[in-house]
Amino acid sequence: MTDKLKDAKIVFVVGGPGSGKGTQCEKIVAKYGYTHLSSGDLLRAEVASGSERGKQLQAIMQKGELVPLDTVLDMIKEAMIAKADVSKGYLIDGYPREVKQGEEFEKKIGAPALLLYVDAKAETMVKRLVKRGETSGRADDNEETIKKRLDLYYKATEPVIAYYEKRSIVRKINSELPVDEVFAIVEKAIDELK
Ligand SMILES: Nc1nc2c(ncn2[C@@H]2O[C@H](COP(=O)(O)OP(=O)(O)OP(=O)(O)O)[C@@H](O)[C@H]2O)c(=O)[nH]1
Ligand SMILES: O=c1ccn([C@@H]2O[C@H](COP(=O)(O)OP(=O)(O)O)[C@@H](O)[C@H]2O)c(=O)[nH]1
Ligand SMILES: [Mg+2]
Repeated sequence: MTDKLKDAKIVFVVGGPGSGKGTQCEKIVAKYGYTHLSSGDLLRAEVASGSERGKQLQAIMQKGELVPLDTVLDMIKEAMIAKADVSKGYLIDGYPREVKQGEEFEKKIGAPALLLYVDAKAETMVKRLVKRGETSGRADDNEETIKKRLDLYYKATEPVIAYYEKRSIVRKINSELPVDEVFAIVEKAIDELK
């Protein structure tokens, strides 16, 4: 475990593609000053840099598959350490994607205090992503890749929620509601942490 991060407050934000993780994280940052680290955003930044590694990542993400676990974990850890002196807490958005990722995170970084499970129906998620795709420029916001992301979510990521439920740190958030109503539920969960 890294010394600099040993007392860090860590919140995992897990939910299907387009469930509203990023939207809620932005609001948490505005109110609580947490550091928001989206695994997808970190990967997209690497792609945008044009590096050789970025090119390999781009190919995987375009197919809606998962990049190797160590790659994402190293990026998250590096970003966390960079903020360790100023951070009030960390929102780890879109991670863990599979139980193994969670186990490795805890070995290398630390244990989460809370898991926000952002939950919407598949139909809702697809609709939101297709709409977002009109303007997002994201290579994976197209119907074919959205379907693969959803399949992988149900297969690999949902077991993550069951895994942390055993430790009673999961708070399920219904993200079918309007954004502000969803945030009111999120606030309660975060306030309980203090
Ligand atoms: N009605 C409604 N729409 C929402 C809500 N949250 C997000 N949206 C919309 O749904 C779309 C996806 O939201 P994001 O926050 O980007 O979702 P995400 O879970 O971060 O998705 P990925 O980046 O694909 O992981 C956006 O275009 C939002 O405007 C919500 O609570 N209610
Ligand atoms: O730990 C991670 C997080 C993201 N990704 C890749 O990055 C893409 C976009 O992730 P993001 O969280 O932005 O979007 P989501 O899949 O939740 O819509 C995913 O489909 C994966 O290909 C990954 O491989 N491992
Ligand atoms: Mg997102």
